[in-house]
Amino acid sequence: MSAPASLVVVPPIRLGVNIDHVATVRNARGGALPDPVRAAMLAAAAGADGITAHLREDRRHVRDDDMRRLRETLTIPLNFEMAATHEMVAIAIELRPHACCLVPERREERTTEGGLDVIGGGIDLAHRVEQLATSGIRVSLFVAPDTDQIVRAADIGAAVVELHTGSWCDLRVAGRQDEAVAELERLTGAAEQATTLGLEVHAGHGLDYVTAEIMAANAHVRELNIGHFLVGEAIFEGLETAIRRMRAAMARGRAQLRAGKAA
Ligand SMILES: CC(=O)[C@@H](O)[C@H](O)COP(=O)(O)O
Ligand SMILES: NCC(=O)COP(=O)(O)O
Repeated sequence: MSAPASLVVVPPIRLGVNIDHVATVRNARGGALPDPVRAAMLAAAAGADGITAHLREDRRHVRDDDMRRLRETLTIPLNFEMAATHEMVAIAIELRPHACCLVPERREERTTEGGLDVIGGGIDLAHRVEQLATSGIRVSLFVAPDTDQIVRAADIGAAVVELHTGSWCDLRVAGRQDEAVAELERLTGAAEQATTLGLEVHAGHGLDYVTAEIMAANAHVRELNIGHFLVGEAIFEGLETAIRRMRAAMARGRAQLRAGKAA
């Protein structure tokens, strides 16, 4: 017999707003506007719990000065997304953001493809995780919902895994429902496994209002990082409205948990 809704303890869920693609628009003309830092401040005022920014090796969108200004300006946590390279570790240790999320990166990719190969990263990756963690930075690894990769993430001392929701979102958009259901089951299992290993569970990539609500109905998921969709919606409704609508969607997901109605 399930507990009455009033007794179900549901942990809060945070929204990290990724401002990469404000910088994409800025860079389209080579000028200073729109300023991604202004977007981050607006996002914070609209209810974002944190800001995520991805300093890519090719600096195609977020640039070093953006990350510095974000660090100097934000009063909410900064999640510095980066490849696990010597260059980026050095920048992160100098800036000391609240958190780093290590992501796979290939110059020729249009966006992040797949999760970090934690197992293949070997001792070098383990050493970089340790360097960041001993600098007081919370380390997250951006991984596919893969059991062995998640075990290895815990083994090398990551505090967080961020589950790559991109495949699931792409399958839904493509109308490949059966495969999407199977991928959601993988994500659900991975979230539970990661929790049992003592990892905090985040999720991100490709999320929109509908898929964010579904992710928020998973009690193991404590943070969603969302960017591209929000920046797109901001073109039509404004960033503040888009963020408020996203938070409402996440709240609906958590409400389903409380009511014992989550899938
Ligand atoms: C890791 C991830 O899914 C995103 O946070 C990442 O920033 C995507 O890269 P782009 O923002 O360059 O598309
Ligand atoms: N780590 C995921 C993220 O920060 C945003 O991804 P997206 O919403 O821009 O696809």
